[in-house]
Amino acid sequence: MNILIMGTGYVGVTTGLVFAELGWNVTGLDPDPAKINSLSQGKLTFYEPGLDTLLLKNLKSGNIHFTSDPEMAVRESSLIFLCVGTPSTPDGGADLQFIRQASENIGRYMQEYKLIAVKSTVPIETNPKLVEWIHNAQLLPIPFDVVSNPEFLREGSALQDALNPDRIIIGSSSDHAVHLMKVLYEKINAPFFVTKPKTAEMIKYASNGFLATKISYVNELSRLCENIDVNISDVAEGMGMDPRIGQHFLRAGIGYGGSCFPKDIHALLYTAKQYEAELTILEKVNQVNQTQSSYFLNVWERELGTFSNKRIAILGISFKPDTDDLREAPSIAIIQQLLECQAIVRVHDPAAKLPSDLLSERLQQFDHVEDTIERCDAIILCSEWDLYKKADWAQLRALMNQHFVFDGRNVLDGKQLTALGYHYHGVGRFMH
Ligand SMILES: NC(=O)c1ccc[n+]([C@@H]2O[C@H](COP(=O)([O-])OP(=O)(O)OC[C@H]3O[C@@H](n4cnc5c(N)ncnc54)[C@H](O)[C@@H]3O)[C@@H](O)[C@H]2O)c1
Ligand SMILES: O=c1ccn([C@@H]2O[C@H](COP(=O)(O)OP(=O)(O)O[C@H]3O[C@H](CO)[C@@H](O)[C@H](O)[C@H]3O)[C@@H](O)[C@H]2O)c(=O)[nH]1
Repeated sequence: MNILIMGTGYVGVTTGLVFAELGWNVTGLDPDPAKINSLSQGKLTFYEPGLDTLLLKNLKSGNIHFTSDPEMAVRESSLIFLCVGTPSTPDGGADLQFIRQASENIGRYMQEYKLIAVKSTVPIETNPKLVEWIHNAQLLPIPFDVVSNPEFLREGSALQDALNPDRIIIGSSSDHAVHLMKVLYEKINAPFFVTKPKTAEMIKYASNGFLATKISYVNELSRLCENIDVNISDVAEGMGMDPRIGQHFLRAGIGYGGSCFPKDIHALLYTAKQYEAELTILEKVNQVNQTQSSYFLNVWERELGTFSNKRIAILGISFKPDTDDLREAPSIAIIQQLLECQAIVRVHDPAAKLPSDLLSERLQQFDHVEDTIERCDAIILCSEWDLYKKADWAQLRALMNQHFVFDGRNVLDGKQLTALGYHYHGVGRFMH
């Protein structure tokens, strides 16, 4: 089977490389010529650990290639993965324009049976829409199947997640399509869950909604912990020892970001409205997340006195470590609030770059931590890159003006920093 991956972003490139690595013949298609040129030359267009080596290896072996030509790409493939973006519309729904364009290209150019697997996160009942779009674009009534095959990888560990998924969800009522999907995933050791397409679509949103709920739950608790002098990290650790609760996704911080949780929670709330059901818990999850970073920024400002004309270093701007993705990163809201408070903001990140139009005399990005924190009054840690956890905090101290460390991810060793003479304060976690 020749596999076509439509959309060479985070999901498309990872999926394509995993199948190339498993020995399949893979083509990556994207309308963006810059992406195709770069990928064809073995250069990733985003930062993701491990993928660069795999890209070079599979280009060399000929297991993967990239193109902008949908006609050839569709004709030469038998299995097509849709990995195009599904961004938010202004009213919070999911914008299906890229899904529609990709479907119409499939319909227009197909000359024999195709199996189309939807990896993009799409709202309930998108599957029949796709069938209709493909059907309407066809010149001849050639058979095809559309299966829902939602993706659960995380940025920063995309490759490991895609190679070792917890489950493979297949939404389809066609035995033939399910069989083909099982053949394709044969070498991946994960349980299959075969269900209706709309159930598969719902599983994806329900999973992200639940993970976001865990985060907002501890984040809201962290506000109470702040007032009662209890350390939220200890609370989460103790809670997580109960396997019914589990230790994952209980890390309090400045809120969840990224290209998925905020967008998908909005899309699920939008769907609920469409189908006249209320998801009040999820509404609150969203509300807590939208206020979490400003809540703690206000706490930290009271501690510092004022942000006005203070030099503040932001360490880590990506929405999480090991990625350069800035989509919905809490750091951006924090930087904006700091600038509104007339602070001088100095930023560092090992991979992510602030867009140049945001930079100004009051907002600068530096390549080294030492330059970033020079004569600063406070450090705010926004994403927990290893570099910051392993930094020589004793040496860094000498470079600062005042020694406030506000740990937005509760990952630094507060006791050690306090012993070094820093004034440490995390999220619902502080040292006396
Ligand atoms: N990023 C993640 O960690 C992740 C994980 C699981 C699921 N998802 C979902 O997967 C989908 C893709 O996410 P992403 O982060 O990879 O997006 P992305 O924005 O990084 O990449 C999408 C790509 O699709 C391309 N594209 C647009 N129209 C196209 C067309 N007609 N034909 C072919 N390519 C086209 C774009 O040029 C872009 O390169 C989204 O629905 C997202 O919600 C993302
Ligand atoms: O205990 C935690 C765990 C995560 N986060 C934050 O939550 C956000 C999302 O993190 P993570 O889930 O690790 O990364 P994503 O790449 O956004 O992955 C999520 O979104 C993807 C796209 O839908 C799904 O495929 C994944 O399963 C799902 O974990 C980040 O800002 C994290 O800092 C916390 O604040 N506390």
